[in-house]
Amino acid sequence: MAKVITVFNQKGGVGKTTTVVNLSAALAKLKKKVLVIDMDPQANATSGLGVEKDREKNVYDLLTDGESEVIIKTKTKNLDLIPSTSDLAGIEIELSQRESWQLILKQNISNLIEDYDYCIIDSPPSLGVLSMMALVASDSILIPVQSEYYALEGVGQLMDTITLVKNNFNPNLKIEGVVMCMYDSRTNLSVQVCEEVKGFFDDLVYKNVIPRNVRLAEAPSYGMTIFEYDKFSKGARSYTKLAKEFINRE
Ligand SMILES: Nc1ncnc2c1ncn2[C@@H]1O[C@H](COP(=O)(O)OP(=O)(O)OP(=O)(O)O)[C@@H](O)[C@H]1O
Ligand SMILES: [Mg+2]
Repeated sequence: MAKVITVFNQKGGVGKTTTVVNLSAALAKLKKKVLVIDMDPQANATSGLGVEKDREKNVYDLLTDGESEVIIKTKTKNLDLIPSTSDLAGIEIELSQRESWQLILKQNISNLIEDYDYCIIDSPPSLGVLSMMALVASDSILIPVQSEYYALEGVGQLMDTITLVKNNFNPNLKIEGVVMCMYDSRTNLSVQVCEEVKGFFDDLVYKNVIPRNVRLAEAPSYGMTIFEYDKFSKGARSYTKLAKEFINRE
């Protein structure tokens, strides 16, 4: 049975999707079987993995009808995807009418994830219905933090959400780890922000940080992971190191 991990931070643009795509690809390269679920109507993880969004069967059908034929293979061996669609944006109203909607994702993936080592969920930058379902379905949450001013803004709210999910639906939800993204070792700011984040999350913060690297920003526009786009880049190396640290922590 796969370990389910949601990559979450309700702040936008901090590196969630970049981490979902490239950490998953790095784990797949290390011979782990990985399923990515794209729970964001922006569908950036879907397109970043080279899959067109709005495919006929997608995460919307999984959530609304329990459709099980939703998994597709990506170009990367050992890495599969449940793609997203912009229709997902309207699902909140539809599902929130249902009883126990919080459990829908957990219930509908339980038979699909058996053969995987990890199921990694990308989430939208909000604390809505989609993120809630993802957290309820998860064993743990991986928090990317951007190495910028206000990095910890909203973390209080994030911790409150984790407590809410634990108290009501998922008592075993853990914080898997905190990853510093877009880190620039040449600036004092990145170093300071990292210290501040360690002050809050202590040794949950991964030792391996993800540097700001233009190749990581370019790869998604070609529908490629960093390993397809430029496997010798700093970005590729950093996600491989993070994947090894991630595996070793367990
Ligand atoms: N390490 C990095 N180096 C350079 N650019 C990066 C890096 N990580 C992410 N980016 C770029 O920063 C932007 C935001 O990253 P990303 O889409 O991963 O964030 P997000 O948290 O998923 O955003 P959203 O909240 O909108 O879903 C993207 O343009 C991405 O290519
Ligand atoms: Mg994203």
